[in-house]
Formats: sequence, structure tokens, C-alpha cells
Amino acid sequence: MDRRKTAISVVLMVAGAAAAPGLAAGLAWMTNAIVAHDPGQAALAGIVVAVLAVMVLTFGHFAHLAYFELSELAELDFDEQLIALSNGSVGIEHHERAEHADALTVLQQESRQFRVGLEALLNSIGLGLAVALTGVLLAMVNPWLLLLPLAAIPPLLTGRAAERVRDSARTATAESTRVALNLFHLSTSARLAGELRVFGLAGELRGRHTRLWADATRGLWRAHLAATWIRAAGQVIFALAYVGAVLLVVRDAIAGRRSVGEVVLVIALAAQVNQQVTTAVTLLQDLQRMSSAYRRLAGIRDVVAVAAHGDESPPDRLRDGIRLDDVGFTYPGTDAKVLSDVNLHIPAGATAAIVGENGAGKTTLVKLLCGFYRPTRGQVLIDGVDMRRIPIDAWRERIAAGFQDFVRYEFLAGETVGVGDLPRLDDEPEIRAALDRAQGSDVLEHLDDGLQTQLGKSFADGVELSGGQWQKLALGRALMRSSPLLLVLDEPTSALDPQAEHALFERYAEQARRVGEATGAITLFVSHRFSTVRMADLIIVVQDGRVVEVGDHSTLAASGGLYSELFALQAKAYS
Ligand SMILES: Nc1ncnc2c1ncn2[C@@H]1O[C@H](COP(=O)(O)OP(=O)(O)OP(=O)(O)O)[C@@H](O)[C@H]1O
Repeated sequence: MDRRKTAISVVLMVAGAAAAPGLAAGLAWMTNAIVAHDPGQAALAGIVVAVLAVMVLTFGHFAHLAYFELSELAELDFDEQLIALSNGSVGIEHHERAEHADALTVLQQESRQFRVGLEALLNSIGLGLAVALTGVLLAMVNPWLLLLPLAAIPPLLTGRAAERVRDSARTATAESTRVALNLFHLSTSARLAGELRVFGLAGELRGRHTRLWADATRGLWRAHLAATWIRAAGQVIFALAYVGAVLLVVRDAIAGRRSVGEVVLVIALAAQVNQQVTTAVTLLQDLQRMSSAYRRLAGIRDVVAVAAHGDESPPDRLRDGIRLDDVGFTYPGTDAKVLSDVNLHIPAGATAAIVGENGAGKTTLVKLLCGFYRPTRGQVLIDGVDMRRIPIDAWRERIAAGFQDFVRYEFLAGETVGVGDLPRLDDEPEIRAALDRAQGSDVLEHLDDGLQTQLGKSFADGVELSGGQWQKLALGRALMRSSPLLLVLDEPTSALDPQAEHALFERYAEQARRVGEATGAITLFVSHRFSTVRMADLIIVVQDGRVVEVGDHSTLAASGGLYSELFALQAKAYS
């Protein structure tokens, strides 16, 4: 930040604000000189008035130019804090809470408020000086006139009350706004355009979007209306005081106790007090909005800042493996038990597959192992140590993961893979090796600049990939870390055809077993394809949130249980 620019802006603003009461005094001087038929004094006063008028009219704008950069930085800083807080938590539980989502929505909308609030803070310095000068000049004419600024208190109070009304309306309408924004995103995303056309959903989504905005707007409009009445009541009180002040001086002037210049001075100053009050109310609102935005930010920070406590380090290598001891789980804000009575041992070095029907709880199990959520019952033991005792950041450094709903990072192709292990972001040989392990090297053949190709439609020359190609890069990213204790693959190959998935896992499982023998690393994958699942050392069958069968393919296939049923169904479908 440029300190010189900030200093210049403060000086310009203070000078511009102080010039306003000076202008009133200059007008009084000029009027008296004219009444006294003194052309020299009148001309001099005229020049002073003109200069002050120019200062009043222009300095504020120049000051704004200078502190523009400062406001930009404030807004940027706010956005960065919001991004950091959105991703800075240990788990992701708070993302499920409606009040957290509401606070985030309001904050996203209020981002500009930090710029405005900062400008308000700077402007209040100038305003404070102008109010002080105005007070001194008024007191010089008649100390009773000092009561005039007191009449400014009711509008200030009503202004605050009005802003509170508007703020609670913003919170109350946050959900509608959030859902409407989501619909807007759905309706304008290029990726989803095809599906919307096929189902002819554009009109339906637009209709829902319009209804939600209308709901939100109605709520906000009612609050604005109430706020306007509240504010007007305060302004009326001030207007009465203004009329009283002018009458007081006019009466004195008629009685010959005041000069015409003093009448002009009081009229001009009283008008300025009115304006100062209006400005103060606006500034106060801006400051109030900024402070409530900061309060919300602090609230989010509290929710997010669940300390990454724990006094145990993750083991260098797994010896026993991972155990789930009587684990149960319910998503925050819901009542339904998604996992119950899960008792499971995944031995060190194993390649394990989780199978089960849609909604059985497979991904939830994976999320608990990644530490996104804590079990609501029981414990997850890593080599006998309760996972709660291992700082989650340290645990995450030792896991790697590929998810079905992976992220399409619009980076250079190499970086898209390299972010899987940030210290090796640009390590081309490692990136190529990871892609090779993911059997994704063929993606590079379609890219003119290989790993240096810019991906993504946000860039004019960015290359768009197919779903399967994006997924291969995501899988490469999951395989970037060289020595994770746990590699989780939650349907990361769903966009590949079954043969390709089978080939990939066959090769991968072999490597995983070799690495697993050396480091005890566990590979855990979720797949609906039994041709892949059958390769696992251990198959975990989940049904309605419970682990109902555990074993290898041949044992489970022969047992006549759920696994053999599902396996037979799929085998029949393919034959
Ligand atoms: N964030 C969430 N909040 C509340 N409930 C959830 C959440 N995510 C999943 N659920 C519920 O938990 C249950 C298990 O979901 P989960 O995603 O673990 O199933 P899954 O076995 O991985 O299914 P699929 O094969 O369809 O991916 C489902 O009933 C689902 O509705």
C-alpha cells in the first residue's frame, strides 16, 4: 500500500471538509462588506469564497482518487479472508449448517461494504473536523445555537434503528438469495447447458429463480419501507430545530443585535449541520454494515477455528492398520443415522474395496477416514491411536484421495496434476510418473503444449477436456503423493469404461501391494464395478449404514449374502 497516497488523501479530505464551514464564514464576511459598501473587502471576501467553494466541490473527489487503491486493497483483503475461512477449517461440518451458509451468503453480497466502510472511516475524520468548526462558529453567534447539533441525535438513532431493520431482513432473506444464486449458476454454466436443453429446463429454472428473487426482494422492500419511515421521523425532529435556529437569529437581526452577515452565516451553517447529519447517518450506516460484516466474519472464524488439536503424530508406517470401533455417524443438522455399529479392521498394506447400493454410506465412511467429519459415536483408530488425538492437518499430509466429484482446476495441465503434492507442483518427471500410474499419459498426447497446456474455458486459448480426460488428470493428482498411509479412491474412475477401469486397477493394485508391504499403506476404493472390486484383498459390504459382510471375493461370492447377490446381478447384466 502506498502510504504517501493515503496521507495525501487524508489531507485533501480534511481540507475539503474544513473548507465548508469556512465558506459560510466567508459568505458572512462578504455580506457584511457589501452592506458596509466596502468594495475592496467585498472583492477579497469574494475571492476567498470562490477558492473555498472550489475546495469544497473538488477536494473530496481528488481524495477519493487517492484512497481508491486503499479501498481496493480492503475489498481484496476481505475476499481473501473469506476464501481462507471457507477452506480453513479442520473438518467440513460447518458447511452443512444453514446459519453458516446464510452468513457466507450475506458476506459474499457484502464484500463491497468493506470498501465503502473504509471510505466512510476516512470521511468521518473530515466530517468530525467540519462539525467542530461549525460548532465553534455557531457558538460565536449565539451559544444556544450549539443545541442545533443535539437535534442531530434523533436522526442518528433512527438511522441506526433503520439499518438494524435492514440488516435482519438481509439475514432473513439469505436463504432465498443463496438458492436463487445457485439456480442462476446452474442456468448460466456452460457445462450444464446440454442437460438443461435436453430436459427443456431453462424456463423452469428461470421461473424458480424469479420466484426466489421476488421473495427476497419483497422481504427486503418491506424492510426498506419500514427503515425509510423510521429515518424520516428522526429527520423531522431535526428540521424543526433548524427552523427554530434560523428564527432565533432573524429575530435578533430585526432587533438590531445581529448583522446581516451573521444571519447569512447561521443560515449557511444550519444547512451544513443538516448535511453533516445526513452524511453522519450514512457514514454511520456504512460503518455499522462494515462492523456487522466483520462480526459475521468473526462468527465464521469461531465456527471454523476448531483447533486442529492432538498430541500424536501419524505413524511413519502402518503396522496394525485402521480400525473402526463401534462407529456411528449422523450428519450435522440432521437426525438420520447414516452409519451405525461399524466395527472394522483394515489391515496395514491392504487394498480394500467398499461396495454397497446407492446411499448405503460408502462415501460417508470415506469422509470419516479423511477426517472431514468426526464420528458421532465410537472411534477410528490409526495403528491403535484414536484419530482425534492426531492433528488432522498432520493426518491429511499422509493421505491422498481421488473423488468422484473431483475439481476441474483450470491451471496448466501439469499443475492440475502437480497440486496433488504442492511441494512438487512443477516437478515434471514426478507428474509424468503419477499420470502414468493413473494410466492418464494419453491425455497429454492431445495437448499441443503437453504439461504446459492451459486448461479450461475461462481462458480464451484454454483447452477444454472431456469428462474422462479431466478424471484421468484428477486420478493422476490423487497419485502424486509418494508415501501416503491411506489412499482413498471414491469412484474416481466412473467416467472411464469398465475395461479401462479394470486395467487401471489391476496395474495399480499390484503396485499398491508392493508399496503397502514396505510402508503398510492402505488403498481404499469405492466402486460399483465388481470386475474392479473383486481384485481387492478385502471387500467391505455396506448396507443401510452398517457393514454387513467383510472378506475377499471368493469367500463373499460363495457365502450367498448381499455381495454374492449384487455380484450375480451385475454378472448377469454383462453376460
Ligand atoms: N452432507 C450430507 N448431509 C446429510 N445427509 C447426507 C449428506 N451426504 C450424504 N447424506 C446421506 O447419507 C446417506 C449415505 O450417503 P453416502 O454418500 O455415504 O452414500 P454412498 O453409499 O456413497 O452412495 P452412492 O453410491 O450413491 O455414492 C444418504 O442417505 C445420504 O442422503
